[in-house]
Amino acid sequence: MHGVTRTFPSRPEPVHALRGVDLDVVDGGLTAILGASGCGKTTLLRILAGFDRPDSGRVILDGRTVAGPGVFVKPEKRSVGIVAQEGALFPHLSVAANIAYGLPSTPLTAMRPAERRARAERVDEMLELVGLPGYGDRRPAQLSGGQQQRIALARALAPAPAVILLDEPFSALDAALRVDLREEVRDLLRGIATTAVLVTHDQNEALSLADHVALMRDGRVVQAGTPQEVYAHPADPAAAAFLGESVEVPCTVISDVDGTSTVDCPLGTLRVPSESVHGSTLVLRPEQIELSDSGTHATVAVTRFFGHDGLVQLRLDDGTPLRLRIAGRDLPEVDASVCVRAVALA
Ligand SMILES: Nc1ncnc2c1ncn2[C@@H]1O[C@H](COP(=O)(O)OP(=O)(O)OP(=O)(O)O)[C@@H](O)[C@H]1O
Repeated sequence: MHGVTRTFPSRPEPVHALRGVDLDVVDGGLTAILGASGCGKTTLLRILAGFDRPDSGRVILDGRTVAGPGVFVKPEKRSVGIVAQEGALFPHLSVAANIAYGLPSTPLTAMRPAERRARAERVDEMLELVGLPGYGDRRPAQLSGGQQQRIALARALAPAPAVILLDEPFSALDAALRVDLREEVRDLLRGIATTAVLVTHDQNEALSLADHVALMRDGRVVQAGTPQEVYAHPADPAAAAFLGESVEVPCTVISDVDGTSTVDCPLGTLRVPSESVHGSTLVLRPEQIELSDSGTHATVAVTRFFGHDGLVQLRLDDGTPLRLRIAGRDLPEVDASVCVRAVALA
């Protein structure tokens, strides 16, 4: 999509939900739209699906303009499949009928046996794909939350859409199931090379699932790239903080050559990628700071144990606060005197 804007008339002021969004979705890959609540993710997804119209700009799906000046293609003509937050299956229909719902058909009464057979085969194929063969006769209420989401995915994929839109599809599931199901869905979508767009406010979900992440803020895409790129080279300190834990350290830039800056900061003189310097602030990740035998003196202020690892909050002798991650079994005592250094920078 190019230059897409959408403003909602509202009191006391209109809401500029999208302020000129440019977004390229990777063909055959999974693109995550990541952003805080209210940044415009749902509005963007609704415009992609055709449930809403942009005020200006252009939406191109599979090489065809579906919304733009003088053009508006209805949702059912866009070849788009949608999985909502909570499956939104039809409760009165069987699982099989839910999956078959989006398949093109003649009225049921006029359906020929060959068409009936083809539909039933497609339903079975979809049930197989989402790992629920034999579940066709059940009602949605007889399925767990995770199973319902898999059926919703099967229903969205059944007509072989050009693009599948996933609107926070795992948010209603409990933590363990969420992780399992999202891995499953990623593998499944990769397996059939479907172009997919996932809306989420969960950075772990976006970074672990997507081939491409578009970070939105206040109606704009502020950064887009692979998960590795956006995590390692966030566009600004706010992007860094949203994409994971970040540590901001005051710094003075001494030199800046070929994308590498030399900076003076409380951790010493460091060579760092220039993208990690934002004015007089150096943005690091907690895993780029470690306890060491020598280096900058600090005092342990707070520790948090998370099992597999732990978080240590420190205060350097000059008062600068720092955070680092460490194996849970190695957590130091609060008030301990330690040394820290920065690692794995430029
Ligand atoms: N129909 C509407 N009328 C007025 N304002 C709206 C309408 N739909 C959305 N908005 C506003 O537009 C902004 C963007 O909303 P949107 O739902 O796209 O955000 P979001 O990123 O999906 O948020 P969430 O993660 O909470 O769902 C918000 O300020 C919201 O209040």
